[in-house]
Amino acid sequence: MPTTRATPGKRSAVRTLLRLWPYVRPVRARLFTAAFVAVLASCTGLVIPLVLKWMVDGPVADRDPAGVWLGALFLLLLGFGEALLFGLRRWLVARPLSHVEAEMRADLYGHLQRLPVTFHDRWASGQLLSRGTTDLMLLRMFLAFPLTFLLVNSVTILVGVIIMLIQDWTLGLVILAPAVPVIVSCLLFEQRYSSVARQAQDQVGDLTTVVEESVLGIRIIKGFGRHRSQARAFWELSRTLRGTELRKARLLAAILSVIVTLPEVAIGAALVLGSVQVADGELSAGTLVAFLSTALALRWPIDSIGFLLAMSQDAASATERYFEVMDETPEVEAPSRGAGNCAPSPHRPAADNGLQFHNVRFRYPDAASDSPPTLDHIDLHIRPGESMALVGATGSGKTTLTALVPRLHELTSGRITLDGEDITAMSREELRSLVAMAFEEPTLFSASVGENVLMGADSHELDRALSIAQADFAHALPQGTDTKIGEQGLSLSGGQRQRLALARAVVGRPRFLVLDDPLSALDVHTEAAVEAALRDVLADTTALIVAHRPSTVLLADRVALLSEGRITAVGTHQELLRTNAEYAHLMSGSGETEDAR
Ligand SMILES: Nc1ncnc2c1ncn2[C@@H]1O[C@H](COP(=O)(O)OP(=O)(O)OP(=O)(O)O)[C@@H](O)[C@H]1O
Repeated sequence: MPTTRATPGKRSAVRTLLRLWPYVRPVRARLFTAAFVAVLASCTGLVIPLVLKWMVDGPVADRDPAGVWLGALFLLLLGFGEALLFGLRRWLVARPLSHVEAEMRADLYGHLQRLPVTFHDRWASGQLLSRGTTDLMLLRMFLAFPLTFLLVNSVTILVGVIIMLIQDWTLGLVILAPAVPVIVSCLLFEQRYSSVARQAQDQVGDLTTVVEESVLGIRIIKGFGRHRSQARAFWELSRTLRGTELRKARLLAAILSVIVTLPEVAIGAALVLGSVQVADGELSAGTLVAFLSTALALRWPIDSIGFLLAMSQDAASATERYFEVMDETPEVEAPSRGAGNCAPSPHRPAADNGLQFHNVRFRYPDAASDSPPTLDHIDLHIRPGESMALVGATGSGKTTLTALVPRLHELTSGRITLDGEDITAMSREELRSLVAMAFEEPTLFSASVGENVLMGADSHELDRALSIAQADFAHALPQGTDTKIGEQGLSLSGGQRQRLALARAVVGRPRFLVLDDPLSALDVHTEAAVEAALRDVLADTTALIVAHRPSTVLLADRVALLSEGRITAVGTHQELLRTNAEYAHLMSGSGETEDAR
């Protein structure tokens, strides 16, 4: 399964994180207020050493108990105010940030729905899942904590340093001495950590893919006794991820050791120097107490910088991964016909000339550029009300051809028209209302049988559709058509799932029907019953039906033979049987296993 990897090269974390602004903009007032409140809280903490200085040089030196109590009361009030302000900050950010996360997740989901099938072919599902879950959680945590505290701690450190320089500039310079090595170490850390953070998030995506595949493919894994090899694959990935997380931890430990050790050494040096100055009478004991208390108050803001930078880098990688998906171009939507009216326009039967392929060529976007196109020179006309069977060896391009009609893929060149109207000129909604489809591999959702069949259509149509598809078994389920079916419809048999998917295709009485071998899992009797019922539907529907068996071919008025991506013959079943050796060979049954490519 392909995965999406970090694009090599340097990225600016700030520039990447700035892309979050459109989401943060609506809650900016609360965020700025929260940041201001946090700065206020932090600076309140810095007043404490000044009160201490006043106490030591004043009431303590003068042996004035009333002054000491007053100072203690001040300290209590300051501590209480600081705690209250930090609590207020938390309250201010909690609600708006969960809103930002929900908005981003909704946008990602909406965008994924609009991205073309080729995008989903290319991207591993785990990579998309991890972007929509863990990455967005990282972003919420970044906005709640590091974003504010990088600012708050910078202001606190600046104010604290100014206070210390004012107290005693020589001691202040001693404290400032480690600033240069700390800043250089932080820059180096940022560079190294950013690529490891990205690697770890990609590996989480890979791991999610393996878990998802293991759960969805549990029958195959158990049936083929592959649980050991699957567990090995999982273990390998999880070991790689563990290695990457350990590298992150090592980098963090290295920066923390620099960030914690150098300032501690500087505080120690200032303590020795300050004590000498107090002994020499050049400095008051209160000033030294205030100086050291301020330095100690700055310990947490400085120590936390390592974590905050690491979390910011994690968030920058998460933002980058999020926008990699959001920057993908969605399917091109035809301009809406009526201004502001997105309802499907009434179908125009004026031209009324069925489904036509005009010199269609198609190459998968991810196919090698020198490889021949999957489909070429396709000229096919299915008249109104006619049903055309599409026959061809495996790999000849039948599924690809049918997928072009509902625009699951975009043509490389040529045109497809429905009653004379180019499908690219229609809105997706209009196209979906005209064309219904059923595939050989039926996909059902974790919803009721009725919801799976109706998919938004009028509920009055349900019984008729179930009856055409010979899916009346649905009425005998425990809660009838309200019975919930498991994820992917796995609690139903293959044939039952196919019949529900067929019922879904015919439920809206579509004008155009595209069926990709939808009866393959049915026994001959059920198939005959479905075909008899389908014949009535097909009488006024223009249909393209991929068929492998003569019984399905007989449903159709005419047959088109697809050979190596080209239509090589069109005629009735009998005509082609007589005149075309390849067709006769395919219909004899022996050709079904042959690969045309
Ligand atoms: N997403 C894809 N990207 C690149 N090539 C693809 C993709 N899907 C299918 N193909 C290739 O296109 C060719 C036609 O495939 P297609 O599924 O349309 O054949 P088919 O006639 O429906 O086969 P079958 O009868 O086995 O279902 C094959 O060579 C296949 O490998």
